[in-house]
Amino acid sequence: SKRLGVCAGEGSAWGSARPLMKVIEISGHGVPWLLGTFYGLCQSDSSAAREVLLNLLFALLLDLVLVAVVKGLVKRPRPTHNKMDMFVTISVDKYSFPSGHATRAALVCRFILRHLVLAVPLRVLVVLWALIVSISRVMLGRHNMTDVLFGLLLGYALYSVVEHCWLSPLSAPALFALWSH
Ligand SMILES: CC(C)=CCC/C(C)=C/CC/C(C)=C/CC/C(C)=C/COP(=O)(O)O
Repeated sequence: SKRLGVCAGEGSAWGSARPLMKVIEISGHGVPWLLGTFYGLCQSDSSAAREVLLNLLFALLLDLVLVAVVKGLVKRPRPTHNKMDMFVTISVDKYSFPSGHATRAALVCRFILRHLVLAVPLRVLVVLWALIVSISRVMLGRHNMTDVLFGLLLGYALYSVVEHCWLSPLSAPALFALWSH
């Protein structure tokens, strides 16, 4: 993993690509996803869109809690070559197992592919985005390969849990009443 950390610092082999990697990092960060989903939920007029967005918000929050619990239990330190200059972190983010970005990328990727009607090129782009976010974690020096691989598996499995516990106006009427205008 250390050898793959080619964007870990400005002086690294691919140091000039670090700013781009950090943009990719923000595209998979929890804050834009949570706030964007919350904003969409508040703005949405259609009940079908509200149902999807409410479940996406639930999935993102569940993911945040699960990753925090596993990080807190495993307590694997981040690679020594990582520079801790990440945008908004919580206390357990000093630990690296599993990668929260990889977990979210796999979860959001499955969610989008299942619930958004997209043309094939866009579907391919969504999968590529998830892969690039995941690979960039190792390139930035934030994670070891195993953190990212486990994160992807966890996010993939978490989507199945979300699908199983799908919130609907029938299963969670009080929650939906909050968002009906
Ligand atoms: C509930 C709503 C609508 C908003 C809450 C917004 C908010 C401030 C959430 C906190 C999100 C947060 C700080 C997530 C941490 C993301 C992060 C840095 C993960 C670490 O990723 P990793 O790949 O390095 O493990």
